[in-house]
Amino acid sequence: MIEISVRKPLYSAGDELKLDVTINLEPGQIMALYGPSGVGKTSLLRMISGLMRPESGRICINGKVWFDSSTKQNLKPQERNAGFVFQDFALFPNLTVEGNLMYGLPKNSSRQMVYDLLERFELQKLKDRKPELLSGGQKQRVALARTLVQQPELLLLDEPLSALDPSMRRSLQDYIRQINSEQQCTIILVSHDISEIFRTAHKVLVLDNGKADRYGAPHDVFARKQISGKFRFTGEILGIRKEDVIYVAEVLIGTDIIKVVLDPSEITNLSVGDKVMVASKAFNPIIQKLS
Ligand SMILES: Nc1ncnc2c1ncn2[C@@H]1O[C@H](COP(=O)(O)OP(=O)(O)OP(=O)(O)O)[C@@H](O)[C@H]1O
Repeated sequence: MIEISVRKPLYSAGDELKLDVTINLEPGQIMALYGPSGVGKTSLLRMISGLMRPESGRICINGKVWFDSSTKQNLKPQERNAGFVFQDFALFPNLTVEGNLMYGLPKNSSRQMVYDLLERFELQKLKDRKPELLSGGQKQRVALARTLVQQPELLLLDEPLSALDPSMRRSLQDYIRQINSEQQCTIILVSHDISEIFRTAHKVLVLDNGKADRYGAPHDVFARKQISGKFRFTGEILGIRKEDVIYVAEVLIGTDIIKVVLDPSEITNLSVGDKVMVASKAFNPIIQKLS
């Protein structure tokens, strides 16, 4: 189990901000951290990785205690089997792209993994470049690949795909899911993108002012189960599923996911990723594909 319970007062621009979070996560799951700017998401990752010391609490990863304020245990970052992708990438400036990846390779591991990741992240042509000659999105891919090379048991990703274009973003979202199922590593990722959370995460923790506001499967946390009144919005289809005898589309509208019951005849015309308009007509939602 991944058992994290930490407390620490943080500096804040406004009211007092006291981070006080407890997470119990099955190993091998992907959990997203979601919430407005400044609520403590990065600080929480830094505490788990050992870069920031909690005032009190306990961090126990798969039976090994990384931090325990009551027994004064506090493993150094390099003693924690965690990989961390920072918001500012933190690449080694004097090493090439390939050098950055090779640096993270555990002793006695095959270099083939580095070559596979260079290919998967479309970095082969950039492998001899130094970080200063890379774009933000390219640096972000190198940072993520370098962390995956380390094959950590816990992967901490701070908005790992924010600088990427939509198609690369989607491809790497799939890859994060694939790595997670192949390596069975647990992943905690910060994301502001609900569709990304929906596609990648098993669980989501919504942080608000340092505390857990909501926790559960993305579908349960974000879905608005009741719709009433007149409305007309555009959105994106995240999923279509059969529930008993009816079909239900899950549509992302702004930051909300709503459910719309579909007529079987509408399904053939709709697929995941379609931009749609959702409207109420005498309180019955109808859905239309946008060209
Ligand atoms: N070492 C520290 N000690 C105390 N407070 C800190 C420390 N480092 C950062 N803070 C404060 O913690 C607060 C939360 O910052 P944090 O970066 O964790 O938020 P966040 O939710 O990740 O925001 P964003 O989404 O903008 O990245 C900020 O007000 C920041 O000033």
